[in-house]
Amino acid sequence: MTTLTEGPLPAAGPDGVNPSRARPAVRALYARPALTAGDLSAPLLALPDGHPGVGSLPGAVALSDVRRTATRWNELGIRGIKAFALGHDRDSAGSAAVSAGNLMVLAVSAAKAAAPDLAVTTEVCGCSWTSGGECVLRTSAGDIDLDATYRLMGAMAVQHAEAGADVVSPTAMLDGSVRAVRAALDGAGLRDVGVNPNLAIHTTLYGPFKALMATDPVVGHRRGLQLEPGRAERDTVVQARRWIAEGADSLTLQPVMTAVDVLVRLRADHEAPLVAYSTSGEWPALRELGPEGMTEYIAMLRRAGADHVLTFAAEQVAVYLEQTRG
Ligand SMILES: NCc1[nH]cc(CCC(=O)O)c1CC(=O)O
Ligand SMILES: [Zn+2]
Repeated sequence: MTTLTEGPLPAAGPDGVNPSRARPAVRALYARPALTAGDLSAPLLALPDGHPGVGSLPGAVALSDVRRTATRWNELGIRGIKAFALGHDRDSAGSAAVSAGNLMVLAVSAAKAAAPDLAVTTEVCGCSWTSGGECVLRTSAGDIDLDATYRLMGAMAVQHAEAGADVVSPTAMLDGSVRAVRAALDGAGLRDVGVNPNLAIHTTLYGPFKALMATDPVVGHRRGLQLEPGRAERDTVVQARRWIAEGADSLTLQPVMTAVDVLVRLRADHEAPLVAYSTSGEWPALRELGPEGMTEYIAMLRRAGADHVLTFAAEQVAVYLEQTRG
């Protein structure tokens, strides 16, 4: 008796049958939509009106354009934005981060007013607001001032949530910061606001963001507060466990173009919603690929395990998906 493994391979059918037996109805039966606009969020980099950086990245918009931008994204089916604001009135304590009516608060309220259904996540970090461009606050001796940093992050989270943010995203990778932010939100009665900390790997792929938002530290670098790329596939999993233990509801991995292996490891280790952030330095490469190539890349991130993708390509991909919907 011949079995399939012993004998000659069965001949291909007349139309080269196999990729799932080629009948259109059957292909459609098993196909999964690789990507929809609802899988996407867009970064919103809020700048003061008249700032020369407006338009230098998709989503780098003047405050007076936030409403229009949020409306357009919402109409395209994009589900969320992550809001960052260009810092102003910087000082050593990062005080303007919690000043009434700062650029972040104005941007969040404008986005929410224009598109209440768009989920707004905000960056909670000191680097836009400290004179040294550091994510954390320091004592006069130069050590990280943990209590002051936790207090600042907690106060920022509450202020963003009161302006309408649905989720806040502590970015400094400082142990204890997620717990501090969760406690501050709960203390203010904001229990339904989520905490989505970053898992940030040290990379050159933050370059355009740092240049535009002036978040590069004036002295030194950010290495101690970001994961070392050479160990990222292990350290990210360890850090993710800590964030979840501290009360994180979901996680963001950044960047992803050079960390897809990490994304796969994280997915295998955690059930928490996982956002893949294709950061600013990925954008020039994606722009080269064009809308179809960008869409393939973003679809790959979903297959690799991301529940949601935050990307500067969100608008172009959403437009492409709308145009090619079959
Ligand atoms: N903590 C600040 C921050 N928040 C987001 C990014 C990068 C985002 C991007 O490149 O799109 C950075 C990088 C940094 O300043 O180190
Ligand atoms: Zn920062």
